[in-house]
Amino acid sequence: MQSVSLDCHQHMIEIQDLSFSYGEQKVISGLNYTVKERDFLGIIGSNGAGKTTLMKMIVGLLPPTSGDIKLFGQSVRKFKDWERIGYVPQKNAFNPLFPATVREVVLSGLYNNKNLIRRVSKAQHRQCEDALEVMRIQDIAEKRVGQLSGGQQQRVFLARALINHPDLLILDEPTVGIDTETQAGFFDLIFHMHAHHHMTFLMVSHDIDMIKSYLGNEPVQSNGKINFYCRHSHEAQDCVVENLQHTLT
Ligand SMILES: Nc1ncnc2c1ncn2[C@@H]1O[C@H](COP(=O)(O)OP(=O)(O)OP(=O)(O)O)[C@@H](O)[C@H]1O
Repeated sequence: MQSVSLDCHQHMIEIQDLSFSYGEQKVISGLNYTVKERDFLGIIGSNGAGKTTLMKMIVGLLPPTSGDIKLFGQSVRKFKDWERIGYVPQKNAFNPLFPATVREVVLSGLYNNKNLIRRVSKAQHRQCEDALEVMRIQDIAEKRVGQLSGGQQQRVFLARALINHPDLLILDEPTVGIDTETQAGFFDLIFHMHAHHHMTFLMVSHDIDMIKSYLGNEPVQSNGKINFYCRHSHEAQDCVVENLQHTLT
């Protein structure tokens, strides 16, 4: 019997003594936090607290002024494996005249510098169908994205972020500008994915009630401006069972 030790609480993001300034304006100061595999981290804070700045540093769009962020154990300054991370930025919206279809936009999530000019393979078309299905937008796959509602467009952005099967999905205020009913459906979907698809989530939101309903009433950390709420998708017990099964097979 081969015994394999699995760390099912792998560190996905390590924020280490992180600070950021725009010129003279210090926005983030000495922040520390570790996001583990299958956590759902909800981030709540007032306007201007630095939430979007933090998200941009995590996805490599802004360099930290000091300190570091590690992604899957590697400094963001050297990190290259961006396919492992899906990112839906704040204030997404397509121009009504944007000519691409839903399917084309979702497929564009596959492109990076390496495969920009490659043909889309059969397997990648299947990945696209999966992403459309998970977001329940197969029926509108041939529609032009610019002509969809805000809620439908948001699902398209999510499907685009999901097509590479990311280990980590980062969402910055994903429901801004969407009506209450659609928002509720959207959160249901996200929370369902967290519980059943073994993914790790980071979500900035102003919807404190929704965050608390899923992640609990008390923040796990607060620096007075930014509050972190967190829930792990499985109890430690599941981790033990998985390790045991792995050992036995
Ligand atoms: N490109 C920039 N140049 C200069 N200052 C900026 C820039 N982007 C943001 N800021 C400032 O940094 C602070 C933090 O902004 P950030 O967008 O990170 O806050 P936030 O918590 O996401 O706010 P909101 O909830 O309103 O989206 C704000 O005071 C903002 O004015």
